[in-house]
Amino acid sequence: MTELLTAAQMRAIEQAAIAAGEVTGLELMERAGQGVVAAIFEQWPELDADLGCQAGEAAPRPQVSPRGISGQKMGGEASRRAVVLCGPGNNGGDGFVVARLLKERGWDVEVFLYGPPDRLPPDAKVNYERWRAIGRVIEWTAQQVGEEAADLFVDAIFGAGLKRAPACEILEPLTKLYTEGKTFARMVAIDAPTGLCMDSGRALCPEFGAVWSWLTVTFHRPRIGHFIDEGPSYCGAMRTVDIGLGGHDWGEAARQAVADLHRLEKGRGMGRVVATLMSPELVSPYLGKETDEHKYTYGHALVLSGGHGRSGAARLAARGALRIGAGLVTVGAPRAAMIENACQLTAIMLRQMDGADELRTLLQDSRLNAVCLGPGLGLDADREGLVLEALQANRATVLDADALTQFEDRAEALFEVLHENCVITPHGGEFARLFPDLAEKLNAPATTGPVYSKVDATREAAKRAGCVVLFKGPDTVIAAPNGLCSVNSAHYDRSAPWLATAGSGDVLAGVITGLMARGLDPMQAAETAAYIHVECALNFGPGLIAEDLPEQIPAVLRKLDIF
Ligand SMILES: NC(=O)C1=CN([C@@H]2O[C@H](COP(=O)(O)OP(=O)(O)OC[C@H]3O[C@@H](n4cnc5c(N)ncnc54)[C@H](O)[C@@H]3O)[C@@H](O)[C@H]2O)[C@@H](O)CC1
Ligand SMILES: [K+]
Repeated sequence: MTELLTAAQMRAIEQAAIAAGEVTGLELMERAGQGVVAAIFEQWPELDADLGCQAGEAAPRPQVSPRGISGQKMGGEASRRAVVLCGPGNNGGDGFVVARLLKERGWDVEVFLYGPPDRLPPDAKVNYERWRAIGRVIEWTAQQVGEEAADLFVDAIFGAGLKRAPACEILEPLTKLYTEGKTFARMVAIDAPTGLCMDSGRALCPEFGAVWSWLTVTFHRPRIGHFIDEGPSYCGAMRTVDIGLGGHDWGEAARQAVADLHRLEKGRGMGRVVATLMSPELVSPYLGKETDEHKYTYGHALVLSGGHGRSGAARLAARGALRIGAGLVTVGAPRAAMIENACQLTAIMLRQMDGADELRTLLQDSRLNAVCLGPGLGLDADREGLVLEALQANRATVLDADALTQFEDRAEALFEVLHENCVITPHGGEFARLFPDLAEKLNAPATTGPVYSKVDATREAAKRAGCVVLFKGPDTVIAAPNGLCSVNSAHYDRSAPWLATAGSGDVLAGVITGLMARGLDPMQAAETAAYIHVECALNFGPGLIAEDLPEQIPAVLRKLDIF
C-alpha cells in the first residue's frame, strides 16, 4: 500500500528518525543524493557510461541546438555535463551531493547557488563545503542560468520547504531554458519541481508556474502533490527512493510525531493525515463468485433511465453493473423510453417506471438492493422526486450527473437526505454546483503554501454530504465522512487519456452500483470501481469509447487474479 504524505508529515517522520538516533540528517541527505543519481541512470541509461575522466578534469562542452543537446561523443573521449541548481535549504544540500557524485563519475558539473552560502542549514552547508573542495559554486544570476547548456539539469532549488512563489529571477531563466528547448533533454527535480506545492499539486507562481521536469525523484513515500492537480504534469516521471526511513518502523518518537500531526490536522477538521494511492492490493478481494451461490447472492441493481432519446447513459451504467458481477440488473424506464430500451437490452431486465410513486412500489421488492440515478436522467421537475424517493428507500445509492445537478441551488436539501450508504460522483462542474464554497477555495489563486487541495476539498465535501464523495478527474479523489481518503491516479504509468470520452462516467457510476449491490461498502465500492475503470481504459487503449469499458472488465478481473 502506498500512502501519500503531506510535506509536514514527511518532515515529522525525518525529524523523529533523527531524534531517535536511527539516522543523521547528513546520512539521509547522502542517501537522497545517491538515490537521485541512481534514478537518473535508471531513467536515462544512455548517460550511464564510464567517462574515463578524473574528478576535476575539464571536459568539452556539448553543443546546444534549439532541439536539445548534440555532439557528445562516447567512449574514452566522451563528456557529460550537468548543471546543478541549488537553493538555500536542504533541497540545495541534496543538490550538492548529486553534483559531487556526478563529478566522481567523471562528469563536468556546474553548480549555481541561489542565496548566500553562510545561510545554508547545517547539513546543506557540510555538503556545500564538500563540493567546494572539488568544484566551484557560481552565484545565481538569472542571465547566466538562462544561458546554460547541459546533458542534464538538476533542480535542487526548493523542495518541501517552499513557502511562497519563487522569485521571477529563479523561474524565468528556467522557463527560458525550457522554451528554448535546452531542457528538453533532461531536467530532474529533487523531491519536487521548484514552485510546486507538495500538498496540493498546485504551482505557486501565477506567472511562471513551476519547473517543468522530465523526472522527479522523491524520498521514502510520495507526497499528495505528486499525484493530484498540476503535480503530475510538472513532475514528468516519478520515482520514489528508499532512504532508510523504514516502513512504519520509525520508533516511538516518530509515532508520537505523526500522532501529534494527526491531532493537529483533526483539529482543522481534516480527518486522517494520509491519503492512499489506489493500487491492485486495495481492490476489494471479494469480487469473485462461488460455485454454490445463485444470482440473488450478488444483489439486484436498479438503474433509472432518462426519457425518450436519453436512455443510452443508463444502459451504459447498467452494463457496467452487470459486468462487475451484480446478480441481476434492471433498467427502470419511463413509458416514453421503453421501446428504445427494449430494443437494446438483453441480459439486463427492463421495467416501466413512471415517477416517484411507481419507484416506491418497485422498491417494495427488498431484493432490489442498489440504485443508480443520474446518467441521462434529465432535469425535468419530476426527477427530483425520484431522487428523494430513492434516498428514502434507504438502499445503497449512487447519484451521478443530473441527479446532482438537480440540486444545484439547494444542495442542503440533498445533504439532508443523503445517507451513509450513498456515493456521489461529481466531476469538477458538478462539485462546484454542490459545494460552491469549497470549489472557490480550491480554485482560488494560490501563492503561499500549503495550498488547499483536491484532497482537502473532497474530504470536507464528504463530511458535509454525510456520504462517500468520488471527485472525478485524472486524479480522482475518493473520501468518506470519517476522513478516509484515497487517490486513484490516471497519471504516469497509468495515464489513460482515452477515458475523456462521452459516457465513461456513466459506466463508472454503474460499476459502483454493481459493487454495492454485491455488498461492498460505499468507500470500497467507489475505490475499487475507480481503479478498475482506469484499468479497463488501459487494457483497451486508444480509440476507446464508453461501450468498450464494461467489455474490458472480464480481462481486468482476470489480470487482478479474480475468478
Ligand atoms: N536532513 C533532512 O532534513 C533531509 C532533507 N531532505 C531534502 O530537504 C528538503 C527540505 O529541506 P528544507 O526544509 O530546508 O526546504 P527547502 O530546501 O525546500 O527550502 C527551504 C528554504 O527556502 C526558503 N524559502 C521557501 N520558499 C521560498 C521562496 N519562495 N523564496 C525564497 N526562499 C524560500 C525557506 O525559508 C528555507 O530557508 C527536501 O525537499 C529534501 O530534498 C533530504 O535530503 C532528506 C534529508
Ligand atoms: K526541487
